[in-house]
Amino acid sequence: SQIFANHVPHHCSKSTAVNNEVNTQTSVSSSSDDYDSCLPFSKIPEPRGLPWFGRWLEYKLDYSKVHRRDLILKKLQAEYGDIVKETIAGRHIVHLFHPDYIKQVYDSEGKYPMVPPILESVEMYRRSNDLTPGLGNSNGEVWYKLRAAVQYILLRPKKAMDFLPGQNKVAADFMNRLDGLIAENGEVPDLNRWIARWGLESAANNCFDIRMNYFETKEGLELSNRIINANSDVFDLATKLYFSLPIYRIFQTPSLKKLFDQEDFINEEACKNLDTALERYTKAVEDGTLAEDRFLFLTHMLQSEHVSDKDLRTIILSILTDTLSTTSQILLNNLYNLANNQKEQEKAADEARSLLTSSGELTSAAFNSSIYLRACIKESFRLHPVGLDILRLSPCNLAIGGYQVPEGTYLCLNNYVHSLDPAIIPKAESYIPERWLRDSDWDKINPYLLTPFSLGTRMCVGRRFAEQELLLMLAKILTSYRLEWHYGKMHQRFRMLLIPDQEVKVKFIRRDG
Ligand code: HEM
Repeated sequence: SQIFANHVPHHCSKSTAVNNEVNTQTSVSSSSDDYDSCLPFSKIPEPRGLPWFGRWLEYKLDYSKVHRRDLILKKLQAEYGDIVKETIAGRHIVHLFHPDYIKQVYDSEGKYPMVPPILESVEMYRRSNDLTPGLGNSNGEVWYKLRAAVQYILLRPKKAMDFLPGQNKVAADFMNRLDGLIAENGEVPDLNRWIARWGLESAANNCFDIRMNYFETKEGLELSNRIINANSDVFDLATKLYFSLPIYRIFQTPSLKKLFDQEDFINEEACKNLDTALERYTKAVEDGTLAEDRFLFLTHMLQSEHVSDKDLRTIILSILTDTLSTTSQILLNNLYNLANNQKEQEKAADEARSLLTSSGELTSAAFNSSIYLRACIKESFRLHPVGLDILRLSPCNLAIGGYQVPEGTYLCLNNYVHSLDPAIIPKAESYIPERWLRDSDWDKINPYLLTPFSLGTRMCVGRRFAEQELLLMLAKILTSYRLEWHYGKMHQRFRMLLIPDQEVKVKFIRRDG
């Protein structure tokens, strides 16, 4: 398939490889001899199931098992150990639960970490519509060149900081809007959707340098609704397809068609906005009126020789939808956790006040100086992550936990289960941001245990944008409001990524009133 077409096999640089290169840099001590002496792939523990079908029927009969995949994974680890195989309709997945095993995979990645597409059906959509696959669906040299161009502007701290003034403006406007949305009981009806609208507005502003009024005008509200719904449908349908028989790979099933229709809509919207932005950009260049701080994203992308027009369209699509599926959901989780933990919330609010300027802005220096709020965000990631796993195709033959894991195996680096295990994390169920502070009393936590943005050269390219926007919004909300929670425990629902399984009915109490 096209996904693998760009695969440039590299020889594992660590001694886990079959080619037995000498390794001087890592403590991973397996070699080709180890690989040969390991138990074969077929012996990796796995739950019973029919050959090829595996657990397909189980998920089909009880879809709640898909929604609570976190519980399924926990059970798999408890029953079978830290390396477990799972088969779902022909897809053989190897789950790695132990941070040391996860480290082993990262350590053996070469220049081009290999991934399967996170949403296979979306990758199919792009392929059948002559779009480029995008960063997350590319591998090898093609991925590497595109990645270098995109990460230059998104991930380099100095460059990403240039977007902070725009992010501040969107956040300030959202805070004004929020005030009017709070009902008499202190809650914001439909908070999840309002937060999604903020995320979309901020992402569009980052890409196009224009305000879309997604949380302001009637048209903006309607349009953002349609985009949010379409993105939500894409994830629901992609999850349904992932757990179904792969007939959709042969012909367009109704679910795949619906997913394609929703992608068509999001894609058309993104392209329309890009074309308008390009017109304004070109005019500004021609008139000689392009200010240095305008159209930062487009200026860089258009100047990069490795970014084609098609690449640009896919990257923009990804920034818009990723913000909806990740940053917005993570902000909701943070509000929930802070509302549930008053003592910690007050400490965070104290820091928040010291971070913002008198006009309520977050400067780059203040962003860099935050300690406690960052720890809160990290702790919230531990309890309510954005995803359960990070996907990889094993870069070479690996000897993991005494088993042979051949090159190209579909791996789930699954640290979620251990990051909630009381044997590994003391008081695992409690929200304790302090555990992430330097020199805290807490034992050193394995650095491969909590990696919300992943690690290494393939780490989330939107990480800086997400961190800036999260910290900014949390600082602003905590400065203006005290948060309370009066409902039961919030869980998350799995749809390839995780979202709150309910309306986040945080109570907002004005601090100055
Ligand atoms: C809280 C927010 C976010 C979290 C926790 C998150 C997490 C992740 C993770 C775990 C990966 C997989 C990395 C790997 O395979 O090693 C990833 C990849 C990616 N993320 Fe994010 N993400 C977030 C927000 C964003 C945003 C806002 C954007 C867009 C601006 C974005 C764009 C991407 C892209 C394009 C990739 C693929 C990178 C590649 O394969 O080279 N993410 N993200």
